[in-house]
Amino acid sequence: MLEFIIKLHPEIAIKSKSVRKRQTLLVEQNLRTLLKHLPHKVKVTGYFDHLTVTSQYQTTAWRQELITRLKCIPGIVTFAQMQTRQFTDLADLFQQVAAVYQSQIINKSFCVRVRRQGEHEFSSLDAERYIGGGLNQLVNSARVQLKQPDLEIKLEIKQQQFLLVTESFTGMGGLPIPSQSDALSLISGGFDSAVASYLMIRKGLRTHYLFFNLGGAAHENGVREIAFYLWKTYAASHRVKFVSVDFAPVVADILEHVPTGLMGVVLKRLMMQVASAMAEKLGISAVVTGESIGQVASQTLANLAVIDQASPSLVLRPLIYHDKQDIVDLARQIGVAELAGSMPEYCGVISQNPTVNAILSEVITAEALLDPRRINQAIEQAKILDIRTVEYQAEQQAGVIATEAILPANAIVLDIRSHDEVDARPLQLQQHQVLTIPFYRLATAFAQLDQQQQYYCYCERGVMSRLQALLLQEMGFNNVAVYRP
Ligand SMILES: Nc1ncnc2c1ncn2[C@@H]1O[C@H](COP(=O)(O)OP(=O)(O)OP(=O)(O)O)[C@@H](O)[C@H]1O
Repeated sequence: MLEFIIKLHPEIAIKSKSVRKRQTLLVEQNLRTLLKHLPHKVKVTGYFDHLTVTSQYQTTAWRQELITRLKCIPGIVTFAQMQTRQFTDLADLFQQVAAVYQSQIINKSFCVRVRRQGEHEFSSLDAERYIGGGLNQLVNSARVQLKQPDLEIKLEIKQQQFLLVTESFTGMGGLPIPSQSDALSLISGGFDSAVASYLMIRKGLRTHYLFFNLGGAAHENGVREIAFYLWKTYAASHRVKFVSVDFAPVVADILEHVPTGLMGVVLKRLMMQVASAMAEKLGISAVVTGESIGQVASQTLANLAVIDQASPSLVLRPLIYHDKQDIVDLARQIGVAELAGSMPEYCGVISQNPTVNAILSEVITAEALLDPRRINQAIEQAKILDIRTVEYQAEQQAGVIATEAILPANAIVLDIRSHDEVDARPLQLQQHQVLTIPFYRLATAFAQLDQQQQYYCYCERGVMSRLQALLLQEMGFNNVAVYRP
């Protein structure tokens, strides 16, 4: 049997008894929802301050699958795999514990804690001393320390059985969804808004997505992929919305009427205005952005203050003091870096020579030159989708890109993965030529290739290759498709 013990975040542990109970219950319900549709049965049992997850099915792949899932659930700080074993006497117990822990206590302080039920020839203290002393002798660099050791070895002995922690894991931390209310995250396809959305999910907010389309089908497809991935991986216990707003007419109006330096601030204010209206319509309490002080020239306190005034809703900016490198590292860790890194910059014109010190009265004067009907239209015509349909629809839209599992003769494959990935898992084909062009160079490098040939983009998940093929198609190249072996 596979058995995991789940510990909740310390933030939960310090809350009052009733809050603690509610949040433990939330994690329990979320685990049930998330583990229900897996191929093998999983049992979730709730206790006051911890939970257990057990499964009768037991293979290495299944164990790994459960571990991967448990690492992505908000509110779980640590979890550990347990094993129930039989033992004959203290010496046997020691041998079994040593087999698991000998390598883990090298250069560490440790202690052994025993809880015992039933008739034995030894007390709990005897067992702690015997096993602790034995391990101390066995591993020279380890030392026993009763207060705050690096590692606690916990044993629960019941008659001739004992329960042993065999491996501990770090979970996602944070709070369970939905221990806070809902938020509407403005997601652009870049690193920042993806990471901001993740941090809100981690804080227990049911996070919906709002996207302003400025760059056509390819832009929307890429953003849908990112939003869907974030939801599916970290928040699938609750359904959320993906709202898509066509902002091209508003941008056209801004480009025509607003002074260049103010364009960025005006665009953000109009986004905020629409976001607040959508949040109100959907009963959502806050909007979230990926803005961070000084991240781009226009993200100054003066500009952010002017932007805020356009929003009656609470605006949350979880990245406000983060450095770019921290954001990129986190994006990598949560699995969105590749996708976000492959999105081109849309609407660059808007960010040219932006003002760093917007003055509200000037901004309002500039906005008066815009046609208010375009904003109303954008709100009225917003597409409000159930996130579960978003990836499917993205695939449908990307259906214009041919995807082949078996390549035609003479096809050339473009391996668009990063150099690290290519080195780690090279793509070797017997019959076809493979060119390695990382995705971030593809848009410029493709035009230099022989345009009489047919090209097939390749990446591991098939997501980036589809996105890149679509982008090339929008640039006017029709000799490109996707290779998905
Ligand atoms: N097209 C868009 N749709 C939805 N939200 C957007 C869009 N463009 C910008 N935003 C929101 O505004 C924030 C700031 O955007 P901006 O482009 O100025 O900075 P950024 O640091 O490049 O953000 P990102 O990396 O998220 O694209 C984004 O993090 C996002 O929350």
